[in-house]
Amino acid sequence: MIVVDGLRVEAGKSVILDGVDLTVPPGRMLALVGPNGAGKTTLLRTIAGLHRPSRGRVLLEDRPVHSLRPQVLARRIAYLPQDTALSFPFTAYQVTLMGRHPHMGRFALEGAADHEAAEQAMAATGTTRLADRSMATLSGGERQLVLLAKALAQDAPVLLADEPVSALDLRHQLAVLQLLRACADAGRTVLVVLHDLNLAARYCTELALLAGGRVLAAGEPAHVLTPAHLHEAYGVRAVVRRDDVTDSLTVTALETT
Ligand SMILES: Nc1ncnc2c1ncn2[C@@H]1O[C@H](COP(=O)(O)OP(=O)(O)OP(=O)(O)O)[C@@H](O)[C@H]1O
Repeated sequence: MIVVDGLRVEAGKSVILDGVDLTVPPGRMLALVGPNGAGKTTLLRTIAGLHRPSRGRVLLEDRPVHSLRPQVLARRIAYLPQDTALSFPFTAYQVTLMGRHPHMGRFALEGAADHEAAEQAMAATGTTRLADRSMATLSGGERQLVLLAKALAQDAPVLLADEPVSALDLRHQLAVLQLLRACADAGRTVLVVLHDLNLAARYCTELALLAGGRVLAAGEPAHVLTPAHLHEAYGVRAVVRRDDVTDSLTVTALETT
């Protein structure tokens, strides 16, 4: 269970998040949506313990994340960052196996269970064929999938993913969201930043719409994705309909306002 309580995050003189409250129980998949610069990445990084709030707190099973030792935190929270452009001098398999480090002793080598977890994570993300390739030679989408494999191999009860489908083709977008949804259905807590509101409405149990560092609306897709909220958050005129085939909400943005 993740509880965000009265969170305020500042960087220099700027207030990036203010008064943010959010509760995500196990078994839920919540999408953080909102315009560029709304504070989605900052919120995810703060939940991951990477930013210190100036006010409020983030609780993980009733304990402030900032009070947890890094290795303990890494066993509880897997964080998949947005920026995958870094070139690692490692193979895809080595990077995936790094997801196991929080489970290993300080000077221990990876054991059979760690290799098995890494292999399973690569199979789940369809990256087994890339195992021996250097990360530096992979396409943006392939890198994104390998970093997801690393996060899955970490086998943490909380999974935070920042725009995990931004570089992916249609099939891989669905595959990754199905995989994240399966993680939630299996009891993990999943928070995912998505720009595609239609995918967010289809795969997530709830949404939180951020704008200007605050939560404008949170809850079921039907509560959050209203023309009025979309106008206020994005400055667009939009229509929201239910899709005949998927039975989920779809947003069509018509024009900027
Ligand atoms: N270290 C920093 N110093 C000053 N401003 C910052 C810092 N980090 C982030 N910001 C600002 O905070 C705001 C929120 O940034 P953040 O990356 O969280 O937004 P986002 O919602 O994830 O955006 P995007 O959809 O474009 O990825 C932005 O205006 C950004 O410029």
